[in-house]
Amino acid sequence: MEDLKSQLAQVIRGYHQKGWSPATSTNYSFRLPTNSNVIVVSKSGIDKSLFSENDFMEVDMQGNALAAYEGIRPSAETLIHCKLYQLFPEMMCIVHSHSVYSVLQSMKNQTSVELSGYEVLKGFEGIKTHETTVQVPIFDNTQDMPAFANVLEEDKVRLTVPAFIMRQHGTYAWGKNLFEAKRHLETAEYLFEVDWKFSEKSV
Ligand SMILES: CSCCC(=O)C(=O)COP(=O)(O)O
Ligand SMILES: [Zn+2]
Repeated sequence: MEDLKSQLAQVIRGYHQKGWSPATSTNYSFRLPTNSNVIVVSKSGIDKSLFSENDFMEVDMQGNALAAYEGIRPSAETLIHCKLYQLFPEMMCIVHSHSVYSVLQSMKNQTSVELSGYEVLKGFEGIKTHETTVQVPIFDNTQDMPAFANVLEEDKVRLTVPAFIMRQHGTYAWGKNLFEAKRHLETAEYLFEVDWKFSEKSV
């Protein structure tokens, strides 16, 4: 587990360098390989440029802390992680970004981002050719995490790729391990950026 913490912490610091986690934003988690009912999630309010293996804590599948951590809370968005693990039981790792292009894409007054023809679509598990179209769903942002978790459950059918956008907020992506979750987030973010820049040029 210490290895996983340290690998994910390194990824988090790298994402901060990319500008994906300004102002303490974003959160991350993985499930214990030895007990998948235990979620190791980032603590709330941590500066991601300094994130270390000590900045995680353990919660159960309902988001309750498994030990007394005085004055320290799990991520405010922990219930999103809990719901995704519940909806996709094989998934073991979740990553989140607050990237500029995710937010820009979400402001088009659409309920999904349509991505078509890009080679990097193959970064999403199961996609074997660029000759395809995917819809990355956009859900309205809210501070009401139980309500948002319900939306995810009700709209599970829209989660056809392992990523979604929270409007004017950021991207969530997940995978069977850190490598896959990372690949999915990077796939989504790259595609949001290239698609946004192409649309800008063609208007
Ligand atoms: C200034 S960040 C606002 C909250 C947020 O969207 C986020 O990703 C970070 O919340 P956390 O409680 O995980 O620090
Ligand atoms: Zn967030």
